[in-house]
Amino acid sequence: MTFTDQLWSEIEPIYDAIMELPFIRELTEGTLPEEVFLFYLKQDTLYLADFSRTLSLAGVRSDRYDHMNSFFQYAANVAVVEGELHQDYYEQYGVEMEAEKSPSCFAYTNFLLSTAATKDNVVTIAALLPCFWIYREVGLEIYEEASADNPYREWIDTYAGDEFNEGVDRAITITDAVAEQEPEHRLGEMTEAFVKSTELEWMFWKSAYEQEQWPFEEAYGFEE
Ligand SMILES: Cc1ncc(CO)c(N)n1
Repeated sequence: MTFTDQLWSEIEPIYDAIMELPFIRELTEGTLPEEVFLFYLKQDTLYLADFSRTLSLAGVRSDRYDHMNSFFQYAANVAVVEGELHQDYYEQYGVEMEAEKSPSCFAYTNFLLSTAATKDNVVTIAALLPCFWIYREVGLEIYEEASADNPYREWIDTYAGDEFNEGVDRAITITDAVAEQEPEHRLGEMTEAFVKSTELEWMFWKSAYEQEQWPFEEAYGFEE
């Protein structure tokens, strides 16, 4: 059993909970309200900028050229490929991308960036892995079930596609390679980071479905 097999077995209950979320069910059925999808998309645009920054930091701190190369490629791809996917949707719906991070988006991006700022690089690599791996598994399961005319086809095809899939395989290989050099206590830290990011993936979808807001307006009548 590889280290990453072990990581996946740790998060299976969380993964199952993700697949049960109304956001995922309705995305699969194509019944997810457009407004909810757009809320998600805007939060995801904000998320991807910091995801890309964290990937760059993991590249800077890698001590193998092939790992550096992969992380820099990911960082660039996230900014370009997924950025285009989002742009297509904004054009299709005729909306502008303007939003501030929701509390859950804020928690997730700050977790990634603070991990990169203060922890060993292998811990950052483990924190980044669910961002790839969860999306592939979710993408593939949705792809199996979704109909051809699902309005979110482009999104589904991106994450169930070969290019994304190859990137995920590489991220898994890198994680196993770096884990091999690490002592037991660091593997524990890596596992903790992997689980935390997976929980934050769950929260991200849940919070999008609920169109989560900061609680200040109800607390003291603050108007945006
Ligand atoms: C929140 C989140 N995690 C992972 C991905 C995959 O890149 C994404 N687009 N958004």
